[in-house]
Amino acid sequence: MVVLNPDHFLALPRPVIGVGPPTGAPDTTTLAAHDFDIDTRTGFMPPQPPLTRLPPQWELWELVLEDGLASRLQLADKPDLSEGDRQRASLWQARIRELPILPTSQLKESEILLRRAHLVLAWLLHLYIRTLPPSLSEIRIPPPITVPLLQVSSHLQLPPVLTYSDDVLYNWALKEPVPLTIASPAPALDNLRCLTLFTGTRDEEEFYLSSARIELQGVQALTLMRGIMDEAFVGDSIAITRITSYLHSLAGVIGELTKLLLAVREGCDPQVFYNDIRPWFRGMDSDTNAKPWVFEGMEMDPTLRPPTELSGPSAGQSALIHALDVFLGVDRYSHASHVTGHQSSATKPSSKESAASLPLPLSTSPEASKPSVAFLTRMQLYMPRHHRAFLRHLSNSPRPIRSIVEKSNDERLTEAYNSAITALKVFRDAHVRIVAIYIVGPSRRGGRPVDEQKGTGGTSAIQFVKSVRDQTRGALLSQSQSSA
Ligand code: HEM
Repeated sequence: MVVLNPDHFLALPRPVIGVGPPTGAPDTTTLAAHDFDIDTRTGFMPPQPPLTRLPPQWELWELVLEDGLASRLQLADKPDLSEGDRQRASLWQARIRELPILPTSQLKESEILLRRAHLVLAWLLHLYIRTLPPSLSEIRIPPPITVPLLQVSSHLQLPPVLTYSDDVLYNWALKEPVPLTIASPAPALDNLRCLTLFTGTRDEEEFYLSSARIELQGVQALTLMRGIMDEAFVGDSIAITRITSYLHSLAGVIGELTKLLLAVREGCDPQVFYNDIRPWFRGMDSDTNAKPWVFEGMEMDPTLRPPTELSGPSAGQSALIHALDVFLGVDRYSHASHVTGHQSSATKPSSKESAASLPLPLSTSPEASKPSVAFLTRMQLYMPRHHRAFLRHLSNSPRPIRSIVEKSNDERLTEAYNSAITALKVFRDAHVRIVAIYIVGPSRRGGRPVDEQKGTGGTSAIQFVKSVRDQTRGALLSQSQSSA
């Protein structure tokens, strides 16, 4: 592949915050702040390990989170909950309600502080909600969480719930720290650990890390996409030969992602995942009992609006997998508005929604309005806004690869394109198996009080992932199409 000269400023990794660029190199920090927040070594993951603790002004949040996690709070609907578990939860909830409402204005000076604040507050929110007695008819979120969480979320343009960025992208540290320099390589896939876990189990950690490893490995896919776009710009016969080769390489990289996905089985037990880990993630939409969440104290800040986008975290919020879809032109199938996972929504795609064109928060009562918007389009609202902007940029490419292939009349190029689509379809075959192993199987075996085959956002999990897989297969081009 033709690569940029290593001295080219675009080829340089982002300068380490606080260290700055090496002598003579331009400072691209400002560019980075306005670009897509994607690093040449770590992709959508930040190049340096995320902040582990907020400064002292917000220490009370950190302490109450630390105590909640250390005291091993249990899910309130756990079948064998003891009286001691109930008392611990109730004492901890009282501490949350008694917290002062900490100001957030200084957090807004730094994206890194805001990210950590979102993580801490969203984790507190889920811990609080999921330890409340199941008999309550509605869930009331107290002002010490409501006010700062809504303020921070509004600033980050994220929903005020736990997202994939909170439990994967910004929830890691190095097991064996290495000195940070401008030239630090990406973290080794086996040198990661998590910062925050609901259960403290290896199963939970491995669940998040399997996604983190996919993100890091996926950098190779992003590099190939960039190479393909550069060649598409040139567009001559040599460029077409190179694109053909890069597409085959892309298929190989997606194959590696599939292996990493399946490797989740080595460290995460399906029964533990289903019974002990997954219920913590439930947002309002995926709540089987569909209890309303009431955010108390909103009147204290007139700029706040009632949040309505309240699904829990999902790897469906991974910008990497969306980028593959968008780049290959699969998204017109997988993001079609009928692919919602809702049984009642089997209508034909009617519009070309994109997350960018949707307001945040959306008006989305769980059952009524969501089915009209593709689940994956909606999940883009849960991504860091720079990543969302990247997907928008990618989808506006003046030379989409699918059109190039369709118009090329080139059999080898079509075959290479199809190999990448097939690899993505195989990734999704594996993902369907994972959902069967981790959700359908344990649900059938019982254990939790209610049937929970619903996914994030209230989708029927297995039905949804199968339909996305089938849509991916539908993106394959026939030879006749390529020569049409
Ligand atoms: C034990 C492991 C996993 C389970 C049980 C699981 C489960 C699910 C479920 C139930 C959905 C449906 C939507 C939702 O409810 O969120 C989903 C969607 C999705 N998951 Fe996973 N997942 C797992 C691991 C992963 C990993 C490691 C990735 C890769 C980063 C991934 C990528 C996706 C994507 C991209 C979607 C959206 C549908 C699609 O594009 O195919 N999942 N997953």
